[in-house]
Amino acid sequence: MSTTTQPGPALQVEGLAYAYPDGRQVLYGVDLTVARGERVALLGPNGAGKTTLALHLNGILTAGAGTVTVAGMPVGKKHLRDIRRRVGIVFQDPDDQLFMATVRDDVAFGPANYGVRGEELERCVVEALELVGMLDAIDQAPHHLSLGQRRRVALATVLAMRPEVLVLDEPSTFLDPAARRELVETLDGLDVTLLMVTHDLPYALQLCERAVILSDGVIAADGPTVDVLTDSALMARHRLELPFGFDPRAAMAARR
Ligand SMILES: Nc1ncnc2c1ncn2[C@@H]1O[C@H](COP(=O)(O)OP(=O)(O)OP(=O)(O)O)[C@@H](O)[C@H]1O
Repeated sequence: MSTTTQPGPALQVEGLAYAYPDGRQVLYGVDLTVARGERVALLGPNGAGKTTLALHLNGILTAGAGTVTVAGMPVGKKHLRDIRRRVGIVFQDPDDQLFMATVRDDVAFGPANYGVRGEELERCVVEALELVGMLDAIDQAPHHLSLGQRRRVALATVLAMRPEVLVLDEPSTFLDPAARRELVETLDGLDVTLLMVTHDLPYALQLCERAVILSDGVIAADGPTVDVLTDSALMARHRLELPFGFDPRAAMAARR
């Protein structure tokens, strides 16, 4: 699956506008650059266009206007296969990602599609399931797992591709406290660029040094996560609320 690394930032979005086929305009000119290895939280109220933006990053949706570039390659037909290998998206609903009879087959599907076979394929599957703590479920049917377990397997299907950019849509939802902590440890151990769509602001602070607010289809703020979360006027303007009693600066200090 190896490909040569291209120059340029991991992700570059310039003037991205998009309307769904029913005419609903959702993105109005988004500019966003993410450097290699950066971890960025994408915040914003319901309906702001966060998922819509994420779906442009590996060509599931095609820009109405503007450009999206991954590792120097424009997202479009010409580079789609390479881009889909490099950018892994984990959807909000794991059932959008799991459709095979066993966990093994689901996790093997992506790498097999890129020509990985035999022992190397088994190694990819085992490593990815180990990373998410689901190796014991390798022979189970995905639909027999709990929602939180299916989310972990869905992440494994993407990790098995060894992506350079990982896009996670609401990764902490439905995870129990131990699984939330383990996901942080897993992501900490990966050499990836991370874009995480989330409403879980403490989790965003824990994982991402930078936060971007998308509101009404435009970028409304972009800066260190701790600064964004402590700007109460900015937060209120974009319907973002910290859990009662949560102090981002104290949480940061406690981690040091
Ligand atoms: N297939 C579609 N056709 C038409 N409109 C859509 C479609 N998918 C999403 N939308 C609309 O696009 C807007 C943005 O949706 P999107 O899911 O990108 O927002 P979001 O910021 O991710 O929201 P949330 O925080 O609720 O997940 C919403 O108003 C939604 O109704």
